[in-house]
Amino acid sequence: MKINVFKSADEVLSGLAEYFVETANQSIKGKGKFSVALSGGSSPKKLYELLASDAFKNRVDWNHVYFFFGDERNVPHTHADSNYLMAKTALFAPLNIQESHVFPVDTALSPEAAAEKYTQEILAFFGSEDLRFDLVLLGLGDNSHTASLFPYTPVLHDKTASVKSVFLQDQQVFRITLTAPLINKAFNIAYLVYGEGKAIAVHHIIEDEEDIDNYPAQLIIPEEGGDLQWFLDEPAASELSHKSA
Ligand SMILES: O=C1O[C@H](COP(=O)(O)O)[C@@H](O)[C@H](O)[C@H]1O
Repeated sequence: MKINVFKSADEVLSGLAEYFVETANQSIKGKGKFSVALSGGSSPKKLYELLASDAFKNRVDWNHVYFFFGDERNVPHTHADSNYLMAKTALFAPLNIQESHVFPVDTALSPEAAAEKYTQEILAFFGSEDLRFDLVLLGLGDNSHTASLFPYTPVLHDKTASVKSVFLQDQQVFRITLTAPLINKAFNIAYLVYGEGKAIAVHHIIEDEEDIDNYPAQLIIPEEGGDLQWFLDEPAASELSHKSA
């Protein structure tokens, strides 16, 4: 695991954009394509805008990039909470990404059916290749969730590399998420976390004893040969006793 700490949120975003470009170009050079599972929520929007900006847009051959989602809210693709809509607005539309390279979760179905369909789509995409995304981008909630792996939900104990629906009792909503075993197969996993509000969660995940039900992001441990990197700003790293690992 590598922990990259930057002075400001802008510097974290640039650091992760550089890492994205490097990882994408390595994959494209090696096997002609790059598969990435995007994170949702509020933090990554600025990253996607940066990747689509003049500073970065010509540094990757986007014709070889395939986009998936690490998690999705159970809402239509036109809904303000949709992770797909956020990525479409910030990244796919500005870069003119071809529709066949974007794999949204089919939220028109029931959450269970959407999760099963997404599992099948991912399996079909990888075919006979290893079921390993080249990059999974993750965020961290202040309650220590990542993707939609929320505290005390049954999906935390799912051992299959697949996609599952999750019911959040407190919000009375469903979400759809990659399971931890599927995320952990990725060649590269990168967390983007900035802001003081995340500092305690960052400390729990990186430095506390294992307590998966309370701190689900502790489940993210790449399989052999995988790389895990954290991209933090100083406020998010402020509760860490060791700033690098
Ligand atoms: O709900 C979600 O939360 C996490 C963190 O999101 P943020 O809004 O605090 O940046 C995110 O990683 C996940 O994909 C998202 O659906």
